[in-house]
Parts: sequence; structure tokens; C-alpha cells
Amino acid sequence: MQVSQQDFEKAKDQLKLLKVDPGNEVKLKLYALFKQATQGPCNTPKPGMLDFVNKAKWDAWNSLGSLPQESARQQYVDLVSSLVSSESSSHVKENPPDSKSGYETIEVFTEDNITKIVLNRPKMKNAISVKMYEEIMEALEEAAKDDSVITVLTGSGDYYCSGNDLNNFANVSAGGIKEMADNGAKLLKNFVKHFIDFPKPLIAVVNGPAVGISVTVLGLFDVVYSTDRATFHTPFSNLGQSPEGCSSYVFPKIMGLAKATEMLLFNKKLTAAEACSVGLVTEVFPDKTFQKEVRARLKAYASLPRNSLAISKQLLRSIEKEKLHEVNSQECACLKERWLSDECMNAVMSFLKKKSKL
Ligand SMILES: CCCCCC/C=C/C(=O)SCCNC(=O)CCNC(=O)[C@H](O)C(C)(C)COP(=O)(O)OP(=O)(O)OC[C@H]1O[C@@H](n2cnc3c(N)ncnc32)[C@H](O)[C@@H]1OP(=O)(O)O
Repeated sequence: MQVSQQDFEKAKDQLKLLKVDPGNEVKLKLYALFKQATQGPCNTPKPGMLDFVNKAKWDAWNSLGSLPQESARQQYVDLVSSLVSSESSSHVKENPPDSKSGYETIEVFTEDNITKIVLNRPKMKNAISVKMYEEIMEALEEAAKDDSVITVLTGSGDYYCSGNDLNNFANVSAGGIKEMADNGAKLLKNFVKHFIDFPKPLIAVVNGPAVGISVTVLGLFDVVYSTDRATFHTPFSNLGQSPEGCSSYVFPKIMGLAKATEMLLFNKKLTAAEACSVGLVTEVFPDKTFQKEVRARLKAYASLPRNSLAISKQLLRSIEKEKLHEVNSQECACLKERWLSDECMNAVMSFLKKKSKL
């Protein structure tokens, strides 16, 4: 049976209304089928090697070969309807009643004097997209001003956070790679600044593995609680990159130069127990009782006098603030250069290639 134009248009509209991100691989497939259905086989010139996004799209479309337009249309409609039905059968979590609305990539709510910021891209292991960097900064600004006593950062799903979303490097703007690196460095510097300057006690509730920038900024938190299931990994050298989040300064101070070197240069992944023994993590809890035990601690801390806590935090942190801003600037300047290097471009390209199974 042929798919009518009406069914095809309906599928297009349904796709726009999907709440759950179908993932890059599926998005590429949908793109390719749509192009094939509307324009026939791929006949445009192949984009350049470094134009990651358009190259991945071109490859996906080209891989459909001479698939008839009618079959592409059918496959497109089938794929959209399978996404719609899997979304309606999956549990799409509603925001809790007191949650602050308007965020796409995080959830924020305040309860018992605690503002909780939850990284909410569980299918992507809470990788930090550009949008998520921006939303976390906005949420921290709001939390700094609201009535809460303490602020908590945690992840949804099985991961705490898989670090920078490597797709951030795929969206090369018209200004080219240099402009992308400039913008990335500005964004990163501002992001880390929000942690350096945060005025209230900031607590990380590390609910699962943590990678990259989600690990490095832990040195700027006041307390880090972790499940025993978590690991702490900063694979910067694997990616041809260099440390950020002030870790080049804070990690050696916390754990000594040798341990910091193992992590930041040689990609050593720490277990939660190891991270605790070197002082990066404050306390580790069995995964089974993690949430319950941590909740009890947080509730107790949040009942302490607000101003006293904020003033004491300033006393503990203010001596280092200027130094931290300086380190942040240096790290971002260094990373900007790294992002333009062959070492980094090849590593990122290899991750994105594997992802889109090219
Ligand atoms: C604006 C620029 C600021 C830059 C700041 C500097 C920051 C530096 C860093 O943070 S460096 C660290 C970067 N992160 C990584 O290198 C991790 C990459 N991801 C992985 O290695 C793995 O995905 C994993 C070990 C985190 C999890 O592995 P696994 O359990 O096997 O799950 P999947 O790989 O299947 O993951 C599911 C899904 O999520 C995608 N994904 C996960 N993490 C990232 C990521 N960091 N960037 C992009 N995409 C990520 C993964 O590809 C899968 O997607 P798919 O379902 O295939 O579409």
C-alpha cells in the first residue's frame, strides 16, 4: 500500500512534537529518508572532511543509493511512528510541581531550602551541550539569588555526566573552526567562572560515572558525595586536549602532583573509593542507600543558618579566588589552541565517526 502525501506530512508534524531526543543516528536516518523521499538519490557534492555535520548527513543520504522515493517515504513514516509509539509507552517524567520551568536540558527545583539542579539528558549520559552549559549558568545565577540555603548538582539516569558533548565540535559555523574555538573558550571561561564565584555551599551528588569537565569542576565544589558505582575520568590526552575547570591548579593542591598527573595527563580513571582517598570526593555511599543517606545529610545542612554558611564559605574560598580566575583564563587560552590542533580534531572526528557508524 502506498503512503499518501497526507500521511507523510502528518509524520513530519509528529516528529516536530517528539519530546524525547531520538539520538543522532536516528536523526541522520530520518534526514536521509526525508531527502530521498522528496528529492530522490543524493546528487549534491560531498562536503569537506572538517564539515562534520554536513558530511555525516551527506553520507547518510548517499548510503540510500537508488532506493525508490516511494519506499523512502514508507520507511520515513514507519520510523516516525515507531518513535512516537516508543515515546508514548516510555515514561516521560513530568516536572515536579515546584520545578522551575523553561529549561530544556536540566531540571531545577527547590525543596526544604535546597535548590537542586539535575542534568537531564540521560540518553546522552548527560553530556553537556552548548544549551546545557548556558542553562546550568542560568540556574546557578538563579540559585545564588533564591531563598535556598544550599545548592546541589546531580545527574539523571545511570550517569552523573559524560563531560563536554563532543557534538559541540561538530557544529562548525560560517566563521570556521577558529571562530568555533573562540566561542568555545569564551563559553567555557564563563561556565567555570560561575562555579568559582558561586556564593552558597555547592554540593555535588555524583550518582554515577563522571567524565571530563564534570570531574574537573568538582574541585570548585564545597562537598562531593558519591555513589560507590561512580568513576572519575579525565581523558584529556586521549582527546588531544588539556585540563580545564581550574583542575591544573586545584587537583595538585588536593591530591599532590603525582596523583594529579596520573589523572590529568595519563587518563587514569579513579574509582569512587580512590577519588575519596585522594580528597576529590568527600564521602562514598553504597549505591543502594546513596540517595537516602545523602538526602538526610542535605536536609540537615539546609536547616543551618543561611547567612552564616554563606559568610563562612566566602572566608574559606576568597583567598584563592583571584588565582582561580587567572588559572581559568590560562586553561581556556590553552584549550583554544588545542581545539585547532590535528591531535584534537582527529580524536573528536574518530568519536563522531564511530557514533554515526560511518
Ligand atoms: C564548548 C566547549 C567546552 C569544552 C570544555 C572542555 C571539556 C572537556 C571534556 O569534558 S572532555 C570529555 C569529553 N567526553 C568524552 O570523551 C566521553 C565520550 N563518551 C564516551 O566515551 C561514552 O559515551 C561513555 C563512556 C561516556 C559511555 O559509554 P556507554 O555506556 O557505552 O554509552 P554510549 O557510548 O552508548 O552513550 C550513549 C549515547 O550518548 C552519547 N554520548 C555519551 N557521551 C557523549 C559525549 N560526551 N559527547 C557526545 N555524545 C556522547 C553516545 O555517543 C551515545 O549516543 P548514540 O546513542 O550512539 O547516539
